[in-house]
Amino acid sequence: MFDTTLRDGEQSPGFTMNAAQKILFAHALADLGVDVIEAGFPNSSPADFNAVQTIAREVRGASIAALARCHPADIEACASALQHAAAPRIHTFISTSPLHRRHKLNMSREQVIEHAIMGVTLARKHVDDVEFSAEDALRTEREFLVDVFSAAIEAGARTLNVPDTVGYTTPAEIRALFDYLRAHVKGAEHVVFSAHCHNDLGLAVANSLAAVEGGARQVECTINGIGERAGNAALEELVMALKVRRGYYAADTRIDTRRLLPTSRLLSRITGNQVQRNKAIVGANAFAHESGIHQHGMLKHRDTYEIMRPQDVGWEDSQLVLGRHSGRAAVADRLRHLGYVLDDARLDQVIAEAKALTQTQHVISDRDLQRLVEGESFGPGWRVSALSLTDYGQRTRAHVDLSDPDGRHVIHSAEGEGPVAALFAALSQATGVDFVLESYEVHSMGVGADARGEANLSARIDFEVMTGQGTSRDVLEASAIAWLDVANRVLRGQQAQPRIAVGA
Ligand SMILES: CC(=O)SCCNC(=O)CCNC(=O)[C@H](O)C(C)(C)COP(=O)(O)OP(=O)(O)OC[C@H]1O[C@@H](n2cnc3c(N)ncnc32)[C@H](O)[C@@H]1OP(=O)(O)O
Ligand SMILES: CC(C)C(=O)C(=O)O
Ligand SMILES: [Mg+2]
Repeated sequence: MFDTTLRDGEQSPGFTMNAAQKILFAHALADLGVDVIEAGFPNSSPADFNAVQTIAREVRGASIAALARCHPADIEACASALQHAAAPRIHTFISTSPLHRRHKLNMSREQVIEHAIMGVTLARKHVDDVEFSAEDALRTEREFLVDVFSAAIEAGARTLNVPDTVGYTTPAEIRALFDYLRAHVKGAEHVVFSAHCHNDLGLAVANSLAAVEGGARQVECTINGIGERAGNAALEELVMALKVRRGYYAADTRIDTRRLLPTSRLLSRITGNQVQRNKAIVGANAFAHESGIHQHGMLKHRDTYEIMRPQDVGWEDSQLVLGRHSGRAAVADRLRHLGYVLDDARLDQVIAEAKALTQTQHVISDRDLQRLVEGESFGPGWRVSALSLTDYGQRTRAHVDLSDPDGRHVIHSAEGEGPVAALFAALSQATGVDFVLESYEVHSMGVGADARGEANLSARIDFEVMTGQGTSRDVLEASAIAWLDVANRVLRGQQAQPRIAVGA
């Protein structure tokens, strides 16, 4: 597993990291058990040089690679930055496709080969472990690729990387290319072939796995699939595909899969980019089930709807979320866990009331169920009457005017770094409710001046994830409504609750 989160991932818009963040994440990658960490492109900036240098000095347990064009200054910068690495690798590349040769490099085939030989030879003067990449390999003439790779091996490359730079290939095509290269490149038996797939057509993981079938023994990938444009192959997906389908692929990794979720979360925190709910392995829904038929199956035997154990990738457990699509089996099971054994008629009634509740909230919590069974009413909760913000340079003060569940006015103000932090601090202090946000997103609904803002946030309280939603013309008011949506449910007495026990 060659991880390029800190190079291909970091070079894409919205994912830039400072040196301290890169170093922190490099340690996390080593703990995860990747074989190679591509730490950066030292000649691109002094900051990247320093980050690569510190990672090379500090991080052990993985080879540390740095990227260079087939250009002496780039290669010298790599050598210098990697000087203190226990296992340094210089990764040098040049484009080989006719498009790139003509329009980007303005080089003939012969000149590309000369540059490749120069780059690899110079890199080998500094380190033993040299990787050569043929950029845009999947749009390169096959016989020319054979010539370039054969020359790179002769010059001393140990790893030959075949990048699908623009995410253009298909699984069958890349597999056939790997078969062809391994059969025709001179010295192929002495090197490791590597795949580096981009996700422009959503095929990066499928193509990388097909390359493994074609004999690739290194895959280049990133945590959460970040990378240029639509990203690179996602490490967590590749690793789990190889593990779950171990009998099918003749390959495995030494990744500590239980660290996949924490590593993904660390990257989200560092870069400020959450993964989407339905992201494989690490998305919030990856092991969550709401629909009745699936919940019924899970309760009978978890393999009916899960192909891996959530604990194996770092989750605490699966989640059976009660909502509009849930059925009798899941509600009855949850009630049993809460200590209620209801006769059929009463169960039907509670299910009907729970479904009615989903017209105003997405998820039915244990506390909601308890209140339905015990016949308590759902009060109005806290409401926003007015809010305003005052900026003081870096800090903002939020003033909130709320009505409490008994209809009394509560006025409060608090400071924070920016309007959202100040607003949430004021709401927390006014209501006495505190929780850590897992995600917070604001979207525009509709277009133009009439558009309304919709805020969605989720908070984890003990093992329960609560989601809140608010809409308003004013996105901050929408955010306040969403925050109070969660707070009202917390205040209705939702506390730590047992996770659902699912079938064996
Ligand atoms: C597919 C990939 O992910 S490739 C890696 C992408 N990563 C980066 O680009 C890292 C950040 N880049 C940078 O900081 C800068 O682009 C630098 C320092 C690398 C180069 O900066 P500059 O010298 O200003 O060049 P600029 O970026 O404008 O153009 C790239 C030059 O490299 C040449 N080049 C591109 N790839 C290669 C290569 N593999 N080998 C040799 N030359 C190359 C181009 O032809 C162009 O040359 P020209 O200036 O003579 O026309
Ligand atoms: C530098 C190479 C390996 C690359 O990132 C690509 O071609 O996508
Ligand atoms: Mg790339």
